Amino acid sequence: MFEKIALIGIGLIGSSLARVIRCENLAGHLAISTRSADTLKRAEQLKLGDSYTTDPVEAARNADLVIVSVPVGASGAVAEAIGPVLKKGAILTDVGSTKASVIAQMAPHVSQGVHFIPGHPLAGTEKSGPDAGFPDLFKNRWCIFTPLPDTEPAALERLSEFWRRCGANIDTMDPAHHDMTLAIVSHLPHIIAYNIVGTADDLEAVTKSEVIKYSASGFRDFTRLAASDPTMWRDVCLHNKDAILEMLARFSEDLASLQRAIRWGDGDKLFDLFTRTRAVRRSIIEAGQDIDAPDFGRQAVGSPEKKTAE
Ligand SMILES: NC(=O)C1=CN([C@@H]2O[C@H](COP(=O)(O)OP(=O)(O)OC[C@H]3O[C@@H](n4cnc5c(N)ncnc54)[C@H](O)[C@@H]3O)[C@@H](O)[C@H]2O)C=CC1
Ligand SMILES: O=C(O)C(=O)Cc1ccc(O)cc1
Repeated sequence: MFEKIALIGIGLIGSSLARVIRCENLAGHLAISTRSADTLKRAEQLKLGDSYTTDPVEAARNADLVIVSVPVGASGAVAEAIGPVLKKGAILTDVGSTKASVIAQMAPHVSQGVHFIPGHPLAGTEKSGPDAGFPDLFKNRWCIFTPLPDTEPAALERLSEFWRRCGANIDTMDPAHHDMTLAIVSHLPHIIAYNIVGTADDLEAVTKSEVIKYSASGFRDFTRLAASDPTMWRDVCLHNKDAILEMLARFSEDLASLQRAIRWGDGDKLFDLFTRTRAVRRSIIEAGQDIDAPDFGRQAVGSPEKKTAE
């Protein structure tokens, strides 16, 4: 599809792209660049690309497609470095979990004639680094683009076709809408997981061994999310601050209402909420959406039987 693709950043997402690009034969030449020499060496050992360099400028030079897959807080510095060497007609994209901040950081460094199309594949795991990637990561997952007002439709279609060949389904939206939506469905769940695991860890006397002992239960699902990359999630929190704070405020209000229902023994209120949320999960399964959790969809999701609180 592209004569030369440059991947800047070769962690979970970059290395998954490298693997699917190879499997699907999407590039004549795949140039890999990453900041750390050790990570680059590992990428070379894994034979993820055709050329390897710690200099992003060298990788991006003459590339037809450049994909930036670094923590969102580093995207501005990468764009500043490679901006001047990007060739006319090249597509520059990213995979960052936040979009308004990435656009603000990268757009000023993109010259006329280069197609900058911000993107975000809604696919990942709690793992990081070049060993963590796999070619099927994007299969049947969404890849959302947040095009700028002057994005050329032909360039957007070319990038969409690339992601379709990687297995993804495409959607486009406004960056602010993306950031608000992702704040509730992705960023908050991670923040809640970091918080609950941190709280449990603080209760040292009771937990240290118990966390492990009882981790086969629901708590284990939180520990998976809470094991996600600290640099990546620090950057997500700092770069989607407003939307996350808005969603946290709503969440806290609803939590206070739940707390009140428990305090006052309002069983009907608890039952109604839990019934509504169970239906949400059922509708996701019925829509045929795959979910990361290993046991997702395997449990029987039956109709709740209304019982009065005892
Ligand atoms: N991990 C996930 O589940 C998902 C992550 N994303 C986004 O993808 C991007 C990359 O995430 P992962 O691949 O998971 O991270 P990762 O930690 O596995 O890999 C990050 C890569 O960026 C490089 N890097 C780190 N700091 C850098 C800097 N200052 N300058 C240049 N390169 C630097 C690292 O050497 C590494 O190659 C992030 O923006 C993240 O928000 C998007 C979807 C899912
Ligand atoms: O590991 C999980 O459950 C995830 O939710 C992965 C993920 C993390 C960040 C994203 O921007 C998109 C997907």
